[in-house]
Amino acid sequence: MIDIQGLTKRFGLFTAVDDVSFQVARGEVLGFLGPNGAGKSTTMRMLAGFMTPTAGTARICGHDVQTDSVAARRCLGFLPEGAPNYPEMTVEAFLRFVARVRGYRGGELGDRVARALHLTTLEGVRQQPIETLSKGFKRRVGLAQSLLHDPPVLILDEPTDGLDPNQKHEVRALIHRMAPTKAIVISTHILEEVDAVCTRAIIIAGGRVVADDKPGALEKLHPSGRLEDVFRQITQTPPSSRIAA
Ligand SMILES: Nc1ncnc2c1ncn2[C@@H]1O[C@H](COP(=O)(O)OP(=O)(O)OP(=O)(O)O)[C@@H](O)[C@H]1O
Repeated sequence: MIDIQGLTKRFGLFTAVDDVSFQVARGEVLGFLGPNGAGKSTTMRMLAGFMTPTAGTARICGHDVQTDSVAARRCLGFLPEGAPNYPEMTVEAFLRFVARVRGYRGGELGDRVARALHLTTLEGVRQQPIETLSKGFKRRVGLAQSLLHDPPVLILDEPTDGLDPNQKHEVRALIHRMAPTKAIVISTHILEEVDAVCTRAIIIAGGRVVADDKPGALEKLHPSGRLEDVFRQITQTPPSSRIAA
């Protein structure tokens, strides 16, 4: 469902993402971990077709995100970092706008918006302008737009960032429910989230993949059996300099 080969992004002499390759199958929830600046968001943006890679390819359901971008985006729901655009729109107006862009009309458009509002528990704020919402609610509006078309592939950049413990629990439960029929990638700094929802985890450091395995197998890489210790051990020694000579 997701196939990345040799994905690389350079900003001038700086290599943000360095020859990253991996595949994600239906039913997998891949946790994408790494320290600040490791290259997670840049990889996800390239995977979602929002940023052009310097080298390498990304395919969603067999469609190249650069050369067959419309078909790839049809199969993809993407939650970028931060709050949704169009802050002056109400939650419902924003979701109706996204649904129209996705090609829905009439009753089906209304049904799609109602379902997304329900899945993300946003019915109570549907008439509120997005800019007046708290951080956690804005995050859920972003999540709602990514789910509107019930895509087979979800790329979620820190989906639980800013959510209170109850909402974190609900979003994790939602991801868990959707998992069997989709391929899902989530980036997170919350390592307990990996055990809670991920079937597999990739650790990226210095723009490179430094570990890729099931959470239980990764935990065995440190005598303590704690993912936090594995993460620190692996990511505190970056593989190489990211600045070209
Ligand atoms: N447009 C850009 N121009 C120059 N450098 C950039 C640009 N976008 C990202 N970078 C750099 O690329 C590196 C990777 O950034 P990225 O946002 O992908 O990291 P991240 O792993 O998502 O970090 P965080 O966990 O802090 O969100 C960082 O050093 C960042 O400053």
